[in-house]
Amino acid sequence: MIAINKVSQHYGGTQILWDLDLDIKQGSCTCIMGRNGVGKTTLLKALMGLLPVTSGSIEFEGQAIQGRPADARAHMGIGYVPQGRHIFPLMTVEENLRTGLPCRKEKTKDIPDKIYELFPVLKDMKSRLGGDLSGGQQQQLAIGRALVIDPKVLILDEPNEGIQPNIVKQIGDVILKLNQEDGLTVILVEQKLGFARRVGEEFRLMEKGRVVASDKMANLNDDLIKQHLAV
Ligand SMILES: Nc1ncnc2c1ncn2[C@@H]1O[C@H](COP(=O)(O)OP(=O)(O)OP(=O)(O)O)[C@@H](O)[C@H]1O
Repeated sequence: MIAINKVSQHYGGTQILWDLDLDIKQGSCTCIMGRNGVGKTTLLKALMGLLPVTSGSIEFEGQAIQGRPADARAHMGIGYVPQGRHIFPLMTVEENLRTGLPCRKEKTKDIPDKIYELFPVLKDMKSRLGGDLSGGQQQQLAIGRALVIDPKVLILDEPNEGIQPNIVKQIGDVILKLNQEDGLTVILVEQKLGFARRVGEEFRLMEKGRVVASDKMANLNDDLIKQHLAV
C-alpha cells in the first residue's frame, strides 16, 4: 500500500534519512521503532508531506506522492496524528474535529457518529475548548480528528507519550479495533515495547536514518531489542 524507496532527507546540511526503504502492507499494523534521534518522526513527516525529501520515491496505492503537499495526501486518505498532538487549543472539540471534514471523500456536514462512539469523552466535551482538555483527552481528540477524514491509513507518532495508563489502554483498544475489525492500515511510532507488542503485527527497526530490521512483531527477540532499542 505504501512503498518508500531509497528516500533521503536533510535538515540544511545535515542528512537524517539515508536511502531509506519501507514497505507497508494494506491492513497491517506496523510499529516503527528505534532509539531517540534515529529519524522516526522525520520519516513520518516525510511520508505525510510535511518535510520535503531530497531523493527517492514515496508511493501510496501505486501513485508517486513525494512531490504532493500534505493536504493532497490527506485528501488521498493519509491520516496523521503528530507527536505532541497539535490540536487547536482555542477551538472547541467539535471545531477541532470539523477541520478534518473537507478532506473526506464522502461529504457530510456532521461529525460521523463513529468518532464519538470510539471516543465518548469527545461527545461529552464537544463544546469545551481543546486547550482545556487533559493531555490524554487531547490525544484522543487528535486521533479523532485524523479519523474524521475517513483515512485509508492512520499514522500515529508516539500517541502514548506522557499519557496516563488508563488512556493508553483505551488508545490501544481503539487502534486494535480500527485495525482488526475495520481493516484500517496503521503505522505507529512507538517507544513503549509492551504497547508495540500489544497492537503491532509487524515491526521496523531504525538506526541512523535507515530501516535495519523488519519482521513480524512475534519475532522481535531480545537480541534485536538489545541491539537496536536498549539504552
Ligand atoms: N527541524 C530540525 N532541524 C534540524 N535537525 C532536526 C530537526 N528536527 C529533527 N532534527 C534532528 O534530526 C534527527 C532525527 O530526529 P527525529 O525527531 O526524526 O528522531 P526520532 O527518531 O523521532 O527521535 P525521538 O524518538 O526522540 O522523537 C535528530 O538528530 C534531530 O536532532
